[in-house]
Amino acid sequence: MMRSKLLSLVPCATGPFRTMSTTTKLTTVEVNDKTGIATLTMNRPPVNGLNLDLLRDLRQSIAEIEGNKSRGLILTSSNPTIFSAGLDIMEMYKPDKERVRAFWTALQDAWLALYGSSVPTAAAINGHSPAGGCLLATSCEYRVMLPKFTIGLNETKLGIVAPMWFMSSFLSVLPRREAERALNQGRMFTTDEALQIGLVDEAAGTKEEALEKCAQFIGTFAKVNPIARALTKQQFRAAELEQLESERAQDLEKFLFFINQPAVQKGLGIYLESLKKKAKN
Ligand SMILES: CCCCC/C=C/C(=O)SCCNC(=O)CCNC(=O)[C@H](O)C(C)(C)COP(=O)(O)OP(=O)(O)OC[C@H]1O[C@@H](n2cnc3c(N)ncnc32)[C@H](O)[C@@H]1OP(=O)(O)O
Repeated sequence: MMRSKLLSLVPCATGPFRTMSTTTKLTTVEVNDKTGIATLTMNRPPVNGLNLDLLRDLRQSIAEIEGNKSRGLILTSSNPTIFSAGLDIMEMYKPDKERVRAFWTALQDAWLALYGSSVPTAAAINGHSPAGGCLLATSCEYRVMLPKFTIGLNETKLGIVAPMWFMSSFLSVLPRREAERALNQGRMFTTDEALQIGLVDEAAGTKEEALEKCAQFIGTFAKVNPIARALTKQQFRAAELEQLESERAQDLEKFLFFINQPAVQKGLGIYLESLKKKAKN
């Protein structure tokens, strides 16, 4: 994919920084050359639905951030009310055989890249963050969320089941008892509830403040040896990463089998219809 590179002067909370910016259609990477922190922005209207292209783009951008020696990665959205609506249901509803395989593989790749990223990661959750959106946020090491939005793994409410590695990300943030109950209920948490339970680390009034708080979190590693930090993170996350790495093929087949069940297709169709009806009203 062609990428345009540009250098620009952008205003920032603490002064004008020269920022290296890389843009694709669906994500933007901006590296603040004073802090060395990269902001990775999802930009797929209308709701940042995670389709094949956005997932591939995300993975490519994460690799680029690791490659350009950024000091950290902040994940956010260009949409003022939606961080990500989760997986694009259109990829799973009446799917094309080849594309749906590529889609799930791209999701596995994106998760492995983000959860296993060697750089410190934080999510500035500037909008609703259901299901796959929550997966991305909980794959990061720190979360700052704006008020009056919701976050959670609501899969059971759609009649689908979150795979084990979705649960792993959730479990890396919440105690098992809380995680199990929330997943079984398909519970979406408000910002206040998420803060109370520890699903997010901080609340912020504006996106700028959220980005600043994420940058402050990443700044806490400034005096830590980066190799020791990266290896420590890797060891903490190794079991979950290795589990998916070693079971990728089975995970894909399991997904395909499940998604192709008539009852699951029917449920997704009804859910999509309800979303569309709601959007019209
Ligand atoms: C078997 C394996 C399981 C794998 C695990 C699955 C993980 C997932 O991520 S499944 C997806 C779960 N996501 C959701 O349940 C979120 C659904 N969306 C919403 O709740 C809302 O759209 C919102 C809160 C994210 C935003 O609300 P709002 O700003 O009011 O926007 P609209 O609801 O009007 O939506 C605009 C437009 O976008 C379509 N849309 C929304 N979400 C999705 C989606 N996840 N996939 C595909 N399309 C989506 C919605 O239908 C509207 O479309 P149009 O009517 O064509 O404008």
